[in-house]
Parts: sequence; structure tokens; C-alpha cells
Amino acid sequence: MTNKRIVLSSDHAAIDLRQAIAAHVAAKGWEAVDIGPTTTESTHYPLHGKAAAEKVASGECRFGIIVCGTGQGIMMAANKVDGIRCGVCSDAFSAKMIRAHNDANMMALGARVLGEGLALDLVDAFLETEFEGGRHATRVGMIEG
Ligand SMILES: O=C(CO)[C@H](O)[C@H](O)[C@H](O)COP(=O)(O)O
Repeated sequence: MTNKRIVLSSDHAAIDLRQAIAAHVAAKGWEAVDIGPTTTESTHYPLHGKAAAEKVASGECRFGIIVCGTGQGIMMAANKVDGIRCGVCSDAFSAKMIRAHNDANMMALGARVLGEGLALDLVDAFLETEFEGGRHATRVGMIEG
């Protein structure tokens, strides 16, 4: 894989977890493109989900990992950007399957849902799983319309 960049963003609810994920993926050999925010001042998750999604959709980054309180709101915002397939994960099976069957290019996590250890395991499961293609490619194509 030539593009080893992962964009990370969050809202105020998830600064610490986002920064822990950035350090974790960098230690695994990825280039972490952390687009903030850097303070815990209250902000709006749609802005940060969209900004990260645009870096994936443009090809600048291979994957995106986005975090808010639950992961749900920032996932909804990211999925509004053409070409983005983002799922919220709280378990390792789903983190693998959104890659294997759905060719997800982004993952959303909930900082008010997950402990850091589990969140980092989910990140690893996502990044270490390849898309299986075949019948799943047909279905992913149907998502794109
Ligand atoms: O958008 C969310 C739900 O999907 C996130 O959990 C946000 O982080 C949350 O709504 C922020 O809430 P706050 O009371 O403004 O900190």
C-alpha cells in the first residue's frame, strides 16, 4: 500500500482518545495526519467529521479515524461526503467486517463508550483487515449508486 496516511479528527469529547490513536498508528508505521482540534473547548462534530472525510475522499489519506462522544454523530457527518464508507465500532468483529465486507475507508469510535485499550484494539482490527472483494464489491458498488 503506497498511501500510508491516516487522518484523525474528533470533537471536544474525544481529544485524549484521538491523540492516543494518533500515537498508536504512528508507532505502527502509519503517518498520522491529526487535524485536531487541540483544545477541549466545545465544538461541533459535523465540522470535524466532514474535514476528515474530505481528506479520504480526495485520496490524500488512505483511511480516516474519527471520534466523538459516541462516534455516531461524527460518523453521520462523514458519510455525507461522496465516496466515504464509515462505520461506528464498539467490538472487534465489526471493526474487521467493515473492512472485509464493506470496504470501509473510515471508522468512528465513541470516547464516552470505549476505554482506550479496547479502542486501540479496534483500530488494529480495522487497519489489519483487507477487503475481500467478490460479491462484496458488487454490494459496495450498490452503496455508491
Ligand atoms: O455527536 C455526538 C453523538 O453522536 C457526540 O457524542 C458528541 O460528542 C456529543 O453530542 C457532545 O456533547 P456535549 O454535551 O456538547 O459535550
